[in-house]
Amino acid sequence: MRIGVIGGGAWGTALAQVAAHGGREVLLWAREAEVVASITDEHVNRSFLGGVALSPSIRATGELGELDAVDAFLVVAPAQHVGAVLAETPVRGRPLVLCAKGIEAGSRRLVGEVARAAHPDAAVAVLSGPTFAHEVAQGLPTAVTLACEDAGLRARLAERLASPHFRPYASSDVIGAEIGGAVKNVLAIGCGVVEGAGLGQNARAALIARGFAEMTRFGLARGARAETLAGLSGLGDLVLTCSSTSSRNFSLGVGLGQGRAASALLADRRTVAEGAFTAPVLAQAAVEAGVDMPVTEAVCRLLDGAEVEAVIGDLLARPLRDEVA
Ligand SMILES: NC(=O)C1=CN([C@@H]2O[C@H](COP(=O)(O)OP(=O)(O)OC[C@H]3O[C@@H](n4cnc5c(N)ncnc54)[C@H](O)[C@@H]3O)[C@@H](O)[C@H]2O)C=CC1
Ligand SMILES: O=C(CO)COP(=O)(O)O
Repeated sequence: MRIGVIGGGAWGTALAQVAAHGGREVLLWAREAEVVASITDEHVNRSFLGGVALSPSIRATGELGELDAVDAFLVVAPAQHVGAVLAETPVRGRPLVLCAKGIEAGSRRLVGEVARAAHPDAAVAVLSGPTFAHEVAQGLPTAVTLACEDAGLRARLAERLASPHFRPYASSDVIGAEIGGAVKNVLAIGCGVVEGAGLGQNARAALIARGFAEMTRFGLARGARAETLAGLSGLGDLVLTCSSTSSRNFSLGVGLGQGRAASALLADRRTVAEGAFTAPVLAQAAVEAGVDMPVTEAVCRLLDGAEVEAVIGDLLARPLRDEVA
């Protein structure tokens, strides 16, 4: 199975490295000419994944049309751009493995819905889990959820992507895998705020647990399975992203917790913090689904510039309730 990777950011590059395991050829499309040049000439991606020597069997291109030669696509553009990029890709019914984590602003569609609308004849799979790109690219041990409704296809994809360091666990719960990855980015911003404002480890653990309750309520309302939300792509990724400044979402939250404005923090970076785009859309989707998501609402207020002390105070002053509702 020849793999094409759509997106030359940190995660697309790391996944190209995974797919190139054993010297297999991989074609990676990158939007930036300097990324194409750096991978082609030096086998590195200086712009988004510096310091990692890439397999020479990864070939880079700036032309989406060249992807016509592959058998399956790993779709690794940021969630807000997946629709536009897929509209230009010659998919022609070949499988789309979605690796972005987010919800499209405006339409409030999960990435799977975006992909199905663009290419109704292509099978859709979701690859998601606790996966910092720089660790994966260095070959450190990693496990992911690989969700696809077609059992034969998910087995073929899992076999094609597995390596001694990269272990996909198969699942049929596509929506569950998507929701875990999208929601955890928002919660990671909240955990970063806790860190940045010096609110302590107890508060961070409480936010992870209550955030997971929110993820579960929202996921179940949208048809996800509880086991998926408690697995690699849900709780696993939530714990990773809420614990480390390697996370762009957590780091954004640290800055907010230190009193800096979201607009200034986002203007400073070239890399994507998906939670900043997903938070307001998720809050709206939660209202539509009749699901209470107070941590997500708090993150939205913080992104909009509210004072940390006021937002945390309001969260703690909510009426007392049962832990399991
Ligand atoms: N970096 C990581 O460790 C992981 C990232 N992801 C997800 O992968 C997705 C991609 O993230 P990264 O590779 O980390 O990106 P990145 O932050 O390393 O790089 C930004 C990417 O956005 C692309 N981009 C910017 N404007 C664009 C536009 N108008 N159209 C198309 N592409 C555009 C750039 O070409 C670049 O590929 C995100 O949804 C992220 O949540 C998932 C797992 C791990
Ligand atoms: O999704 C990720 C790890 O699984 C990467 O998290 P950030 O996007 O917050 O860096």
